[in-house]
Amino acid sequence: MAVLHPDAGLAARQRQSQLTKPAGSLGRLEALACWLAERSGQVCPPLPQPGIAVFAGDHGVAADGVSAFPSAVTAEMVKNFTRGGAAINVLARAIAAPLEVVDVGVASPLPAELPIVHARVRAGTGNLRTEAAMSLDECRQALAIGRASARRLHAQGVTLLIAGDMGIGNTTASACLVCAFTGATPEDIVGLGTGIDDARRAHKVAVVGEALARAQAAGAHDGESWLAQVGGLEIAAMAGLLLEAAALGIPALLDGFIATAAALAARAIKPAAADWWLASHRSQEQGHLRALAALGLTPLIDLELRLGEGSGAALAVPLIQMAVRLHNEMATFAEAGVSGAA
Ligand SMILES: O=C(O)c1ccc[n+]([C@@H]2O[C@H](COP(=O)([O-])O)[C@@H](O)[C@H]2O)c1
Ligand SMILES: Cc1cc2nc[nH]c2cc1C
Repeated sequence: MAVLHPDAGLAARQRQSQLTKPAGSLGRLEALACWLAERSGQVCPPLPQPGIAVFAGDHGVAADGVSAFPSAVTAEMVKNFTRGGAAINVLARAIAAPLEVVDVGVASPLPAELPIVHARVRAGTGNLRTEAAMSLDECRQALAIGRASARRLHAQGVTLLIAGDMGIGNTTASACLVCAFTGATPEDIVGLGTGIDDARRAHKVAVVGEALARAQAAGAHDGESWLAQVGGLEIAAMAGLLLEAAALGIPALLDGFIATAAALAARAIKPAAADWWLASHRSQEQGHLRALAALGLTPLIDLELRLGEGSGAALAVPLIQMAVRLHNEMATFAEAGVSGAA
């Protein structure tokens, strides 16, 4: 696990107090720059360079009618990612972020020549309502796939990692994980995902309740066993990316509800890793704020998104870069000859 640099954090806070603005007037951007200073070990941290891995996986529970869309959309969207037509492609181009797409567990066949990382552990999870989503060994494989993505992006010069997700049914798996790691009830956490109606949501609440009872009886007790019982292959890969970010000593930016569920699982596996994660946005998914609060995180923005793919995190990157540039490039009172507070 990479170490923090409290000395650089302290010096950054001192620098903030000397910049030509009333103390605190740049609000959370000030703390954000100091947070990055504490992690980079530099009072003026380098501009974060984002990189994105989108992990795709299918969910056996989708057969229970918990999503507004069929499982086939997962593979169809993977193809869309390779053609550059999805929201995350547009955003990745706009923030100049390398983007890799990883098949961790899509159910439908994908052509071998498709320019993605072919790392399918199995063709979709088991139905988490009635059986383990995956075995412990498959869960560990998926974690390792996410770690490998983090290392590949880091080797390309990336210093701010984003894990995106694509998986029809994955808000059901994520709701299970959030309940397991926070103690909240399914009624508190389950949301509308891709846009289900209230009747389907009531059914989804019941499915999550059944899954949690089954997993508990099956002995789920820690990060890996909960992930294996009620998680998803792409969610485990996202958790792996988050753990590797901390090991590499580079921050990771959480996207929405699925990324936050992955973060709760990753923290259960390695608590100190959570020091390296930031929340980007508040998703519309009902339980998201509660999941973030359990991690002690407050989102930077709320644009009423509910897309996934890493889209909310990508949108927050320019804000983070502005926080760093303000911190690094503003003049101090002494440099500018401006009088301090009376
Ligand atoms: O990131 C979020 O907060 C988010 C909220 C709702 C839906 N999604 C996306 O929608 C899909 C899951 O929705 P569902 O209804 O199939 O569970 C999956 O591909 C996610 O990326 C993502
Ligand atoms: C079209 C579509 C695109 C997505 N991107 C992430 N989740 C998604 C779900 C659907 C249905």
